Amino acid sequence: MADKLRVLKQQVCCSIDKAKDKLHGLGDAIWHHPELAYEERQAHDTLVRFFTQEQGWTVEAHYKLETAFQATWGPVSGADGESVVNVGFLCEYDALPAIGHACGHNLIAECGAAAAVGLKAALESRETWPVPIKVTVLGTPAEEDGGGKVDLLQEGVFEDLDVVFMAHPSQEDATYIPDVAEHDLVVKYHGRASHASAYPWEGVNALDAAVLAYSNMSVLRQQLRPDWRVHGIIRHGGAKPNIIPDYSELEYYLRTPSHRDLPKIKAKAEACFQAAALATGCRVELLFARNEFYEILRNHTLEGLYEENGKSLGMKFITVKDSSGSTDFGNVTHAVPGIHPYFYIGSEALNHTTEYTAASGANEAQFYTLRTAKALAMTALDVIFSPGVLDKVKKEFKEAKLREERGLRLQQAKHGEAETNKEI
Ligand SMILES: NCCCC(=O)N[C@@H](CCCN)C(=O)O
Repeated sequence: MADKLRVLKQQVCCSIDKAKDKLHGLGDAIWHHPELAYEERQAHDTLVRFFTQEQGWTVEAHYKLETAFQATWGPVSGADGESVVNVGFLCEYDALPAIGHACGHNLIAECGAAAAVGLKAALESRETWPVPIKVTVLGTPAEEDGGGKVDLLQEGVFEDLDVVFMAHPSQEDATYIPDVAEHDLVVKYHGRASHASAYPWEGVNALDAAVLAYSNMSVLRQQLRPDWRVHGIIRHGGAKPNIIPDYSELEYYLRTPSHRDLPKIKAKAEACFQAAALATGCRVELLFARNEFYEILRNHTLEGLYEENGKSLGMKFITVKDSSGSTDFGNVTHAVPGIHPYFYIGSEALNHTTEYTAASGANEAQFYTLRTAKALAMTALDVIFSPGVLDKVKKEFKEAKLREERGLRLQQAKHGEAETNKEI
């Protein structure tokens, strides 16, 4: 089996290399036309066209969300009731406002498509497999704002998948970076306009409320645990110095390593925003995003296989302990075993900078993106062809879920106690 698996892995690499110009074309088209969350119409169309033109894929455009899609290859069900192993690859493709593809989601899309194409080609080179296999590619919009994967989870889109893979551009190759839980909100202050010099006492200054809110949050930061994060911007702060602003708006991201702690950080932040309203006499509206992002639930079995495959292709992995940003793939890992490794793209530039935008559009990123796609598809082959691996992956997932749920129950019990004490 080891030899057959080696040959299949070589097939993956050859097929991806063969398709490299077409795959580069995908990433390039998306990079040249950056689109914001839920508005990725051209990226959606580009990927849908690609899978429609590739042989053997069944494509559903506008799948559950306007800019999501699904492409599948393989049997709808196994013969004689035999269960199908369904392997998923995800493509993200949203960009950031003002700075385009500064997080390299064009490369995520290319990498997901490449891995799927490579795996399909390797599978097609064999007449029999240990189990019927299905490959599913999901185009998942709005990672930077909103959380399209959470919407798709609620639509049941991930229910049939056995394992799920994607990879994210970074400064290094790492099988895991501690992505944390996050909840975002918009804060609106409503005041009253007035002439700022002639009769300022008639006004209620909404910008003052925003500034106080910003300061309250900055002061709060000192009392937060070192791995908790709060950061925000003032989106509207008035029109002219001689008009007391009757409206201001802030946007804040609140993050904790576990989603179980989000209620705590939200309560602290709410107090900061309410206090600014009280001090200035403004009315405040707190509009929390409909989706929370969860931390990644790790699967060490999948991570280990990915690392082995990556190393065989020349990747040098580092271990990252510091908490990072967040991803809606975190929520996916609470429903399906999966990995979200990070990959070097040939540049030291940092994500969310214009330098990274340049790097994610540069030719140099191509080698690293396709190498990552190869390692993902090779890992999928391990899951399919190595006896016992899928069972091990699923067992680890179940145990991690149980630990997670037990932790939640423990926290709820503690919280109940605290509430009771308060009442006494
Ligand atoms: N490790 C970073 C993952 C990608 C990223 O930067 N995601 C955004 C998501 C923001 C959603 N509001 C982030 O700021 O972490």
